[in-house]
Formats: sequence, C-alpha cells, structure tokens
Amino acid sequence: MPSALVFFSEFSEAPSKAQRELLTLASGFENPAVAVASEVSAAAQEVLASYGVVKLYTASSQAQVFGQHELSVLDAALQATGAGLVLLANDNFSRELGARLAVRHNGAIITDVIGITGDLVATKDELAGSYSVQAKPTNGTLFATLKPNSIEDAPAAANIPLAVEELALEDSSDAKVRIAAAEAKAASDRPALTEARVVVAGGRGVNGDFGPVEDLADALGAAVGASRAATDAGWISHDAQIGQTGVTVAPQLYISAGISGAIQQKAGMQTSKFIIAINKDVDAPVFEIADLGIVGDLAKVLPQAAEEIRRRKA
Ligand SMILES: Cc1cc2nc3c(=O)[nH]c(=O)nc-3n(C[C@H](O)[C@H](O)[C@H](O)COP(=O)(O)OP(=O)(O)OC[C@H]3O[C@@H](n4cnc5c(N)ncnc54)[C@H](O)[C@@H]3O)c2cc1C
Repeated sequence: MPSALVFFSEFSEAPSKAQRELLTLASGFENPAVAVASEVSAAAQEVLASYGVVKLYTASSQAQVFGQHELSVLDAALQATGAGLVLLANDNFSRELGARLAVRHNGAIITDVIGITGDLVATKDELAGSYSVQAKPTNGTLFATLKPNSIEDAPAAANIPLAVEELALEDSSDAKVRIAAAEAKAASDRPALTEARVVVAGGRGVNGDFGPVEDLADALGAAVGASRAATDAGWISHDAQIGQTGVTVAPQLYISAGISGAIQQKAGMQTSKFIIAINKDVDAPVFEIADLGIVGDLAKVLPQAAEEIRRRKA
C-alpha cells in the first residue's frame, strides 16, 4: 500500500467538508501525512490527528510570488515523504499545482476522482457522466484531485500522535511573476457550491431575476448555481456556472429551475442524488434525468416552495 500526502493551502480547526473527505480518503493509506502552506494552530493539529494523520509539514509564507510558495511546500513535503499518492482539492489552483508537480516528478495526475483503491486505481465519471472510468498511473506518484461529496467523512478510530516538521524551503526570489495586489472577495453566508448538500440552480428561464432562486436557496440553506446561459447573460457570476465548462456538483438534492437540460449542463450535475426539475416545457430534456419533475412557471413554483419550507421550519 502506498503512502499518502494531502495538500492544503490553509487548514483551520473547522475544516471544510471537502478537506475532511480528503483526510478520510488518506487515512486508508500508509502513513498519512499532510502539507499545509501556512501556519497550523494547535487546535487544527488536533483535528488532523483525529483523522489518523501521522506527520504534518508546514512552512510559513515566503515572498508574495504567485503559487510558488504552495508549490515549494508540496514539493518539499513530497520529497520528504516519497508519497505514492498526493491528494488535492478539486479547485483550479490545486489542479494546476498537481499538474506542475506531476510533470516535474514524471508522475501522473487524475482530476475529478470519486474514489481510489489501495493499489491506486482511481474512479471518475467521464464524457458527461456517461461512463465510470477506472484509471491507474503507469509511472511515478499519482496526484489526484477529489470531487467533493464523494467520500463519507469519518475520523479515524484512534488518535495517533502527530509529528510536526517545519520545512526549509529554497529561495524563490528569482520567480518571474509576483502578486502586485490581492483583495479578498466578500464572503457569502451560503455554502460553497461544490460542497453544498443542496443546490438550487437557475437558467435562462429566470429571465434576469435570480431573486426567487436565491430566496429558495436561503430557505433551504443551499448554494446557488446557474446554467451557462444565465452566467453569459451576466445575471450571476461565472463562479456559479455548473456544467462541462463550469463546476461539477454532486449534492444530495439539486433543484433545477428554468434550465432546459443540455448535455453540457447535465455533465456538471447529473450525479446528484436527487434531482427536482422545474420547467414550463413538459418536453424539456432535464425531465429525462429528474427524480421529480414540476411542469410550471418558476416565478410561481419557487416562491411557493420557499414559503412552505419556511412555514414548516417555523
Ligand atoms: C462547449 C460548450 C460548453 C458548454 N458548457 C456549459 C456549461 O458548463 N454549463 C451549461 O449550463 N451550459 C453549457 N453550455 C451551453 C449549453 O449547451 C446550453 O446552451 C445551456 O445550458 C442552456 O442554458 P439554459 O438551459 O439555462 O437555457 P435554455 O436552453 O434556453 O433553456 C431555458 C429553459 O427555461 C425554461 N423556462 C423559460 N421560462 C420559464 C419559466 N418562467 N418557468 C420555468 N421554466 C422556464 C424553458 O422551457 C427552457 O427549457 C455549453 C455549450 C458548449 C457548446
């Protein structure tokens, strides 16, 4: 069984669901270790130990060089552990990080993974979810990005003492690109789209008004998603786009409102556990994959649903 190394840019005592899933997956491998590119508090270290992590590699941040610090931390931790499996988040930054190191170390990268066996066979959905593919690296370390909501979060039964090592990193002052300025985006109270248990998504059918979609999402504690028609129209940010060229989600409940169900949209949501589709066209393709279909005007259905949910919660 290969050893596993998980990478996080940051890790706090309240890890996200996606981070906990990565730790759970790593706990099934030899000597699970974690590399974090920033300081890790004592309370956060306890959380790592509760998932069976035996070693933590950290390094305080260097000069503001785009992505270079994270790359150096993961590379140094990889050389220290000789891990056969590196587990990363499924976001674009981590994918690029994994790809750069896979090239550097003549290894392999597999993204959107939903499970990995002890002999490094990774499972993922392909071609808009039409195929379940098993892939195995033919050479070197496997860098895998894990699709959120793929693994049941489960801390290890016994706490193993966590050893902590501060990495000595090489100087990266000759980097070609530096961050000139960085501004944090205003945080939303809604859950992150890729991690949410419930997603409410709107399409061209909202006709420019995401209010009813957002209101139902807030009644359910859900994230808000969108089709490309809606993001291209500028009705909502491109971060919300679900599908082939957007994010992939697999929540327990996906509510699709005013979305026709094109193949490129389905690619990002059809592995959701339960799909409710609201569309005024009875022939809309989205009904082919819906567990529950409502033929009607979303401007009437969504407010009624939100009101009923709030009434029952009260
Ligand atoms: C290479 C490529 C990549 C793409 N990537 C993506 C992607 O990542 N994600 C994505 O979503 N698309 C993607 N697309 C676009 C995709 O093909 C569709 O054009 C897009 O998904 C359509 O969005 P929509 O369903 O919101 O709009 P439409 O197809 O126009 O459907 C709108 C639906 O709303 C219904 N409707 C209208 N009014 C109401 C109402 N009042 N109440 C209820 N229902 C109503 C209509 O009956 C209709 O079914 C991609 C396309 C290409 C070529």
